[in-house]
Amino acid sequence: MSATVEFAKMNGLGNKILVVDMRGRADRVTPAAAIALNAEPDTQFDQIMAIHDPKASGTDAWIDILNSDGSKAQACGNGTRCVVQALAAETGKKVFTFQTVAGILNAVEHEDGTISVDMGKPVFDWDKIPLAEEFHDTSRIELQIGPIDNPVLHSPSVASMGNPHAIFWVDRDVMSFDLGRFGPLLENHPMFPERANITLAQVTSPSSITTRTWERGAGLTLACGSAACATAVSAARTGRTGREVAVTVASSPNQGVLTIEWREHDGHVIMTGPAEWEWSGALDPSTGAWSRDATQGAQAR
Ligand SMILES: N[C@H](CCC[C@H](N)C(=O)O)C(=O)O
Repeated sequence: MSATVEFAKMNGLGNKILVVDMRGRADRVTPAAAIALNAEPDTQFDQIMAIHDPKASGTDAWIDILNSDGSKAQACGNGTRCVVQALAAETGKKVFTFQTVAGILNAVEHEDGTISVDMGKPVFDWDKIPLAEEFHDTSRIELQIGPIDNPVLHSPSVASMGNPHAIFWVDRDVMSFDLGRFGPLLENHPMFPERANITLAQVTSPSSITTRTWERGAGLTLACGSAACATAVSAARTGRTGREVAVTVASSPNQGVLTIEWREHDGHVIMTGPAEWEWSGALDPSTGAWSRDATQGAQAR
């Protein structure tokens, strides 16, 4: 088995993604490789999407997702769009079915190049998100940060999109909060035994929301697709918006937008947005040693 595999540096609204081609191999991208890749400026990333051979008939690939700290994630909306774009460019196919630890994902690349991913059904049961304490109503749980009588953030909605999310509703610019300070405290709060992705959300109309996310295992990122989905369903569930919203990701370059529809007839969440290829290279999935393809003009390392 060759030591290296091909990968592409891509992004979804600025969310930094490495799409790694592990097809035809039995090994995995190791946490050590992820940490080594993330330590270098050129390959620094938020998620690795490792494409493996399919395990179930009717699926195109098995996808493993790693965060930049080497931990596993069960879902990554922006990364899934990057995988679709990479495979569509390679095969000419437009419609894909993937399998992850969280289940089956269907996705399609549209004529205009945008990609829709069926992110499945959100889960609201407290023990499945999971939370450490029983809450019958997860649309608003008791949790706050800051002074007891004047909390900075409080009463989040919580949901799982395969991965755990907490959404704090705010009434001013999401960029005006010190999320770099509160994010790690909330991600690791005892309420979340498997940690959580932390989102600030400002509802700007019945069909629009602005978000910013501190990601579990990756920290402050420019965008987070599954958080946009968790935010949209939580907003609809609490009567803040309708079931179809434009989510502006405040931290992404040019304030990118994801369209999220929480479908009435089957309860699935459909996320639509762009993906962008930056450059390609080869890497060793066990150590993270990498090189950039020479045709793109950069030096190999
Ligand atoms: N950036 C991803 C989410 C990563 C979630 C990950 N940080 C986790 O541990 O759940 C997205 O676009 O959905």
